[in-house]
Amino acid sequence: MSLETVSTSRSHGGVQGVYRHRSRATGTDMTFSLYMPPRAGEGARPPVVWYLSGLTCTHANVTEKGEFRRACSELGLAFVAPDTSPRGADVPGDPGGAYDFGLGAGFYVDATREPFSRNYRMWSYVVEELPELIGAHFPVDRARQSIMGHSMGGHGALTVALRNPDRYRAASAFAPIVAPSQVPWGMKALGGYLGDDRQAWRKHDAVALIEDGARFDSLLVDVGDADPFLTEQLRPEMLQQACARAGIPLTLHLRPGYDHSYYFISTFMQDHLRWHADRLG
Ligand SMILES: N[C@@H](CCC(=O)N[C@@H](CS)C(=O)NCC(=O)O)C(=O)O
Repeated sequence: MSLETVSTSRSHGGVQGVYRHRSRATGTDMTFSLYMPPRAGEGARPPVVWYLSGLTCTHANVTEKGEFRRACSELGLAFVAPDTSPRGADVPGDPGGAYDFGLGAGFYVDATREPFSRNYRMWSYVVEELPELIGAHFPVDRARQSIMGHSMGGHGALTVALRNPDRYRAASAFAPIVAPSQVPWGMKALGGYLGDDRQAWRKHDAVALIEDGARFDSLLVDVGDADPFLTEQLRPEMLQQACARAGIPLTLHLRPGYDHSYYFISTFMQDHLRWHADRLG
């Protein structure tokens, strides 16, 4: 499991790195960013916060615009941002070149349909391969992990947490897609990657997972009421109803005037990280 350092930069007393490696899950090179807080490695093993990004993003969007480093430095949190899909000349994308499927839009599933099943294995990448790689190369505490994400990555964070409640101590999301089986972005992606069997979609749908019995100790979600995707794609009220029925404590903030962008995310990033730190110990 070798790792190439693309760049490292000191920031808020810690180190912001960007790294590349050959992925066995995707069969491609993958790039991710990792912020290590001050004093990591000097006897201290920081807990890890995973951040899954949304449509069109690479590791770079949150790394450059997420404004997470000051809080991670103060709270002693490592922060990992993976890419959102495999990439490369041989990797198939959306047949029509759309932004919401294929490159930059892996939806955190292991595709079962050709030609996507060869490379689009983002579930295995994020849940298995990358945690192993980071544990092998960096002094982090793998017993203390939590996960967050934005939009498509909010969907990823919620589904990964709901299916692995013993691994992640906290899960939160900015403007998540909560029920992909029922909204256009999700129906296109799950149909394209997993085929027409809607039963197979349920493992990748936070609301369906909760309906099918998945549980998590507490969830935090922020959504802007000026988000252009709110009523067609995000539908946070469906998560609210599912959590209420299942007895899952959900804190849902509808933020007046905020949209879907990193101006919104960066405003509430510190709140989310403090909430994660409280649960990571
Ligand atoms: N029409 C938009 C839709 C995609 C979008 O809003 N992506 C969000 C995540 S779902 C994002 O984070 N974009 C990158 C950025 O704002 O830096 C685009 O093509 O960028």
